[in-house]
Amino acid sequence: MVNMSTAGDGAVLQVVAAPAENVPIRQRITLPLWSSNGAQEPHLYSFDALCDGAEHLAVHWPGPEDSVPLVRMHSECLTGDVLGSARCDCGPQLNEAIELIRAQGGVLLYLRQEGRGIGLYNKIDAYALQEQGLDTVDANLSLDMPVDARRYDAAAQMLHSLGITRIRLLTNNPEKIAGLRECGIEVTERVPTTSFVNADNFGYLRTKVTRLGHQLGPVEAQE
Ligand SMILES: Nc1nc2c(ncn2[C@@H]2O[C@H](COP(=O)(O)OP(=O)(O)OP(=O)(O)O)[C@@H](O)[C@H]2O)c(=O)[nH]1
Ligand SMILES: [Zn+2]
Repeated sequence: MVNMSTAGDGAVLQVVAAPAENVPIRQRITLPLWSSNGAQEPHLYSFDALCDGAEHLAVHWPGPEDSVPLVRMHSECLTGDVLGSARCDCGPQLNEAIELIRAQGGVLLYLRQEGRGIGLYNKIDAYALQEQGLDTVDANLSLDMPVDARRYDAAAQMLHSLGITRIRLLTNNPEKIAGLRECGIEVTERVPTTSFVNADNFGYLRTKVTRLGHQLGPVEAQE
């Protein structure tokens, strides 16, 4: 969106982020989970024509009418989410998010942004460079990739489509909050995720704090 405003005697062009609009919901199904144990089963949503063209998913556990829904925007990490890799904290963060959202009501947005948006094979290339001593930031830069290629406008579209514009966000990454707010989502509270530290991901988590501005609790080396 481009706004024209005048300052002094000249016209000033101001580029502001457009509030994300809703898109059509393509399908809504109920998803029984192995871990549900008789608890409420969530609804799984797909969407038509999200602005970044990706096939993101929303998983919704309805909560009390008067509560602000808890939302997790989880960036895809096949190695962590599926294989249980200990090089990062994604797997336990995803499990924690599902438990909390199921208990409190809210939405898991599973965003297809593997490798902070550079893709799976590029992430594995970056891992190989990290085995040679580069940190997660310099590894991306050595591959001529952006440090973080993610955007959150499609996530905002999904929330708008579900009629949810006021949320509590489960994250340690301030950029996610800023990205949603630019697209018209009111984030009333940041809910921190647990710091899942181990011997293999210690350096990665420390770099997230020192170079990427993430707000983790103390990252202590683990034996
Ligand atoms: N390029 C790259 N991506 C990585 C690396 N390790 C994890 N990822 C990806 O990073 C994404 C998760 O980002 P993180 O920086 O761990 O956390 P975040 O999502 O920004 O923040 P939180 O909401 O606090 O979890 C996932 O898409 C992972 O696949 C790495 O070394 N290099
Ligand atoms: Zn991961």
